[in-house]
Amino acid sequence: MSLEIDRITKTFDGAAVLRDVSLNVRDGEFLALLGPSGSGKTTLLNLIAGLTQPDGGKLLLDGTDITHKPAGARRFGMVFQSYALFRHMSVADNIAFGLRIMRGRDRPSKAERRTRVCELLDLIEMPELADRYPAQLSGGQQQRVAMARALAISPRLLLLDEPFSALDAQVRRSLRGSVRDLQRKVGVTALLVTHDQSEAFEIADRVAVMNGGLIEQVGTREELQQNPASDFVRQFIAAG
Ligand SMILES: Nc1ncnc2c1ncn2[C@@H]1O[C@H](COP(=O)(O)OP(=O)(O)OP(=O)(O)O)[C@@H](O)[C@H]1O
Repeated sequence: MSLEIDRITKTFDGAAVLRDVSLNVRDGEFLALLGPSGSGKTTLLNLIAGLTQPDGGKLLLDGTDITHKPAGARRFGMVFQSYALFRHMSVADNIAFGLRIMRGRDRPSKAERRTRVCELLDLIEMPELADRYPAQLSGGQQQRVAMARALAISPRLLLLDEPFSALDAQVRRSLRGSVRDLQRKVGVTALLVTHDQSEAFEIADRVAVMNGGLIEQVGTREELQQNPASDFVRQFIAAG
């Protein structure tokens, strides 16, 4: 699925948080939104998720306008800091959650759900941990389960907001590779919010650098390093 963000604006309490943001995310691409605190990254991701409504502009998913589609109807997978695992549910039940709450014809049968959970446990390389509870997992394992939960519904878009921020540096580094591999294997279009430049460059195909509610530049690591489009991008990349 491709996502077109078309001249999105958002104001909070009279302050412009997103100013005419336009960006195209290609089918199957992993794109990172990188920028300092307060630059509008999370607001943009929340808008894409449908958790916040824009004041102006449009969101198009494969050409279809989804700007006002309710969050629950978008079928996006989310791994957000605030979206921790359900502590009272086993790993398998956490992963199956999105499938269990599906409505009508889309809802897989119990047997189908069990098969899907097994596939996902294999995918995150934790086949033996289905019956554990979140408290019995390491932080890195919990994040892999969160990824599996997000992927269970075969999401049309995968949204990740600082998914590694609660983890220590070593675990963060090892998870970057597995998130990237999972996204490739599944082929889902993905967006990652981060303020960590090395994380953005390691995981993403392209990086959108945000500053003050604007996208200053979108490009690969080489493009941003060799041809920064503004002083901000040059300094931000050099400082990272
Ligand atoms: N619900 C809200 N009400 C009022 N202001 C908000 C709200 N959400 C975000 N803001 C403001 O919008 C600006 C952008 O915030 P946002 O969280 O999008 O930035 P960010 O780049 O994700 O930063 P961080 O990396 O610190 O999360 C900030 O100035 C923030 O205070």
